[in-house]
Amino acid sequence: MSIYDSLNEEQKKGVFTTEGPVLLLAGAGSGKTRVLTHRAVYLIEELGVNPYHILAITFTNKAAGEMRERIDDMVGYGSENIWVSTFHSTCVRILRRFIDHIGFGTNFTIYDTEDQKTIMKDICKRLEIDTKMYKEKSLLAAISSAKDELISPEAYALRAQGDFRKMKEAAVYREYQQVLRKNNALDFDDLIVKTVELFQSDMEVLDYYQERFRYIMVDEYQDTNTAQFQLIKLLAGKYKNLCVVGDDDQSIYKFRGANIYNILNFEKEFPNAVTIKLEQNYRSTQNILNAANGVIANNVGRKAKRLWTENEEGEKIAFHQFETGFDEADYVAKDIRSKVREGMYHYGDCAVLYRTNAQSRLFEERFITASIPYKIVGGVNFYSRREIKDLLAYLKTIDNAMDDLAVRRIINVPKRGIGATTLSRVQDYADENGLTFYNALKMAEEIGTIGRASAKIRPFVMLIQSMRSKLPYISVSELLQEIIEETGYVRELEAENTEEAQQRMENIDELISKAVTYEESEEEPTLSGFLEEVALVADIDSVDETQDYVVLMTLHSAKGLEFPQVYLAGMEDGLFPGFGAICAENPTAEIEEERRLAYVGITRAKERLSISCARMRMIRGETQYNKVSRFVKEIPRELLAGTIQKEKMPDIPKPSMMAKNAFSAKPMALRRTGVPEARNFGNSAMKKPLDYAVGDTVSHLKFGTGVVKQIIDGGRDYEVTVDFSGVGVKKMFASFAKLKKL
Ligand SMILES: Nc1ncnc2c1ncn2[C@@H]1O[C@H](COP(=O)(O)OP(=O)(O)OP(=O)(O)O)[C@@H](O)[C@H]1O
Ligand SMILES: [Mg+2]
Repeated sequence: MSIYDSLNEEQKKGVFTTEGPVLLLAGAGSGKTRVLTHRAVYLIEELGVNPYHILAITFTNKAAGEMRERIDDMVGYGSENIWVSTFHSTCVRILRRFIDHIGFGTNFTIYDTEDQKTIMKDICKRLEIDTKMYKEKSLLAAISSAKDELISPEAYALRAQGDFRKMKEAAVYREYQQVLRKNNALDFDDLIVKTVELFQSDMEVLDYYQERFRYIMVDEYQDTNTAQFQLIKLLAGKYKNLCVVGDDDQSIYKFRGANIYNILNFEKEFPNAVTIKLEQNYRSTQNILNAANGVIANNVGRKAKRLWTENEEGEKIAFHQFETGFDEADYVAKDIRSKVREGMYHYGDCAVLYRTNAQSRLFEERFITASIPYKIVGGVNFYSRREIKDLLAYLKTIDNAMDDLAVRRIINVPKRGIGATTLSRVQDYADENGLTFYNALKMAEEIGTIGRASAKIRPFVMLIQSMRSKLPYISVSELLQEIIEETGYVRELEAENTEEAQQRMENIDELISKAVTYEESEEEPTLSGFLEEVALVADIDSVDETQDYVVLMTLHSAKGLEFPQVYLAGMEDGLFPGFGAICAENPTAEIEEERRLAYVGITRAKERLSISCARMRMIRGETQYNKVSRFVKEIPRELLAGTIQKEKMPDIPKPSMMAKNAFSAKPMALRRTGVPEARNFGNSAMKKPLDYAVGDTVSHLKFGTGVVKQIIDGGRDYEVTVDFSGVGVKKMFASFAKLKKL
């Protein structure tokens, strides 16, 4: 029996139609990737094609790794000569060899986001751009979108005629490209753009690669952008042996310029393309598949298609609504533990999927305490994320400043213009005098070798000292707020206005939630106590290196992967779909994109799917009452085990409970100072009178407008309950919520 016998007729067609363009459009789990891997094997083993002539492109490094593995398992010899890689690494390889044909050196540097920002700051200064009106990050975002569409600076300028803002952007774009060229550098988007440029301007190089890559395959085709499409078109221009596979229902990267018209364009560019549709799903049980079908059917703008499977019906989809996100994480941990114990699954068979990166925190903490090995795929562990490390370094420095590394980490965050030479001289001084780095900083004026640079150090020391003096009066979460305010940390991220910055802000909000939870659970919360508690879970490097681990990741990173047991967590309106989509200018399009993401999530599960949500979720220290996600309600009821309860207004705690109530942030323990009056002083010092009352209409930055339902004097702060028109009832601290009376 050959490996091809296991394919169905349509899949065979995809594998055996090796010559000419092929478009394979099909739903999740129907074997698209399997067609690509078998096709590669067929070309080599049956048609005798040299692996050297095959190029397979996919979306993420993980997907590329899995594809390579699947091919290696089937091909005896030479499979390493196939290029299996992402768009970007394909382009890097090509450019390293030939970019000198378009005026760059082949030893070019690839700029990351930080480098880009530095360059952009310079340019704005030089061109005297008002960076309040034209934020560096949004300028970079505009340039990036232009590059996705292959729009050159000149073309950008032409299109900008009359639009003042766009004309400015065009000027910046031109300058930016010149600086990059001068530095012999490319940014991430340039990797694609320059390869296209190289191919368009140098027929010989193009011909070389067209001859080389006689067989080209592209997975996850629905998420390619215009520039990537051009690249493929050029490469496949001669032999036209191009096979693209994708699923329009899984297009989830519109925000990165993915262009769904590439599917339509394909048939236009390659009019004689063979189109193949697959309808049988081999991955999931009937119940899981029907759930996915039920959800995606609610997208109006889609080609109707319905997947079916011969797999067994399987278990119903477990649905649980918990009181809190903590309970949810606890359940997932226990469920995994018992399944592993019973021998039903290995850890590696289980995946926890969520909408936003910040959600990993609760699971990580729970898994660490339960000794469940886990790995975050396509991301970094919560406590290793840059913004979290920065803020923790501030907290440590304020707490005792004994940790030189922490102090050095934040001395120039935000930029204070303190140079490396100055820092090393401060270090020398510290070493000579047996001081900590921070104590040396405090004495900067006395360090002769650093001269005027001491003036730049002073504000930093003042900041830390002033925060320290507030310690007796404010809670850890308030301290975090102050740090963020004083350093402008979040303001900078807001100004960036990018997906990445958005995620960083969400992570910071999650750290604030962590602090509030800590304050709620401790009798005597202290900053040192908080840092100790964090250290227990933050020290993830010590987790054993093991092959068998639970995978945690965002839904976006889960594309193309599959697991026997999947936990879809945080299925709440407001989180998934997020407020961003619900309150968007054009909610239909955004909700449809979120729904495709839900479809991706559900279809990752092979045998068991567990969906969960929390009634109350703390976000940025505020407790939100969330409804069950509309996507859960779109799953036919008979497929769910567990009931979706009718929504009810949250119980609002009575004022008498407030003294003990979890919501009142406690001031830091007085142990540190021993000043008994401090608590009272602290109370009145922090709380500002409110300029709104019950019944007033107020606005919130994220939730929009709503009516104030209740205000409770929680001692140190007011706790305000607001019914927002878009997102429902939320309870929040007045000092955090920054509500504006309308
Ligand atoms: N003809 C078949 N016989 C048996 N198993 C199959 C067959 N086709 C596909 N499968 C299995 O079904 C699962 C899904 O296949 P694959 O990952 O290729 O689907 P896909 O269409 O690429 O899914 P996605 O849209 O999620 O990327 C895999 O485990 C694969 O091995
Ligand atoms: Mg696939």
